[in-house]
Formats: sequence, structure tokens, C-alpha cells
Amino acid sequence: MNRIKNIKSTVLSHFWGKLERIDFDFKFKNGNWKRLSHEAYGKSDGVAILLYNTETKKVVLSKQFRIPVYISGVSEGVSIEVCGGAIDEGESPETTVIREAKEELGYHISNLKAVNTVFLSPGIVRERVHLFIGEYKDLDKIDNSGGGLEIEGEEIEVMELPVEEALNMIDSQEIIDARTIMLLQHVKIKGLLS
Ligand SMILES: Nc1nc2c(ncn2[C@@H]2O[C@H](COP(=O)(O)OP(=O)(O)O[C@H]3O[C@H](CO)[C@@H](O)[C@H](O)[C@@H]3O)[C@@H](O)[C@H]2O)c(=O)[nH]1
Ligand SMILES: [Mg+2]
Repeated sequence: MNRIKNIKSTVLSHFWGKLERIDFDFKFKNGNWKRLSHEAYGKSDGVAILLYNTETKKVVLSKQFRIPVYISGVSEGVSIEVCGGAIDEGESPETTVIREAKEELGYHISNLKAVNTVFLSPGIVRERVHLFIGEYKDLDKIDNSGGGLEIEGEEIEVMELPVEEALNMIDSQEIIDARTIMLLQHVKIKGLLS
């Protein structure tokens, strides 16, 4: 894009993800150039998947403690979400989503469908999240699996509930995660569980 030049990145923090300050010259529509500074945060891209069962009309979600939610003073930090996570180096989004569904929810998923790829907060976060839905049957539950990896600091409660109940939890603000809201609404709009 010829409206941007002299891009300089300064790493402000690199712990789990990387926080950068990007300085750049930006040309406004009136032709004026201005030097701007913006922060951008990210690790790798991510994935998220909503598991749904066409026989029981249920979905599988996870419930976990999220420190950014806690320090915002919301719901004592508890967040109900679709399963998801960061893509490891060399992994495809499909491989990540299958791995996360097993680690976090304890389900073996073979029937994946890509929905779309989204930015959750394009002014701040550079991560793109690949959204999927996956049909499951009761037989796909792996015994003694799910709940996340304690060695990685994860403690995840698996919730299987009727899709209508999950949709009501959007209205009541019990579900506040954008990925989860998008995927539940996708299933509803496409009539996949009606
Ligand atoms: N999120 C996060 N995880 C960390 C951090 N430091 C270590 N971890 C460890 O890294 C793993 C992250 O788990 P994932 O399942 O891969 O990711 P997530 O926390 O569920 O989701 C986050 O990443 C997604 C993909 O990048 C995002 O889409 C999502 O919004 C969220 O930030 C966990 O084991 C967690 O303990 C940190 O600063 N932040
Ligand atoms: Mg996760």
C-alpha cells in the first residue's frame, strides 16, 4: 500500500506473545503525511471450534478462569468459551483444532468445517482466529481426557448443554467471548440444530 512507509517495529515486551510499537508514516486522503505510533500484540494465529451434536441438539463449551476478564472486574474472571488456542509452529489450523478439542474437551473430532477467519480486535491484536464447527457424537468422547493440561496452567471445566441454553447465555451476558458468540450464532443462522 503506497500510503504507508518507513515502518519501524520496537519490541516493548516479549513474554508469551509479543507487544510491539509500530512507528510509520501514513498518508491521509488529503495528501498529508503524518508519523503515527500504534501498539500491536500477538503470538501466533489462533483457532476456535464449536462442537455440536445434531442428534441431541447440544454443544460442548469450556469454562475457565481468564485473568484479563478478572482484572476488568467481570464475572470473577470466569469465561465460558468454545475450545480454542494458539497454533504451534509448523501446525495447520486443522491440526491445532483437533489437538485442542482433545486436550481441552476430551473429544475426538473428525468432521471439521471451516467457518471464517476473523480479527477479534483489529486496532490492537494482530492475531487472526480461524473459526470452525465440528459435528460430534456421544461415541467421540475419549475417556479420562479433556480439562486442559495442568502442567501448562490450564484448568478447564467441560460443559455439554442444549444449544438454546447456550444462546440464552449470550443474552444474559454469561457468555462474553466473541468467538463463542459468533459460532453459536452461526449454528443458529444456518439452522444446523433446528
Ligand atoms: N493466553 C495466555 N496463555 C499463556 C500465557 N502464558 C502462558 N500461557 C499458556 O499458554 C497456553 C495457552 O493455551 P491455548 O489453549 O493455546 O490458548 P488460550 O489461552 O485458550 O487462548 C488464547 O489464545 C488464543 C489463540 O492465540 C486466542 O484466540 C484467545 O483469545 C486467547 O488469547 C496455556 O497453557 C497457558 O497457560 C499468557 O500470557 N497468555
Ligand atoms: Mg485454550
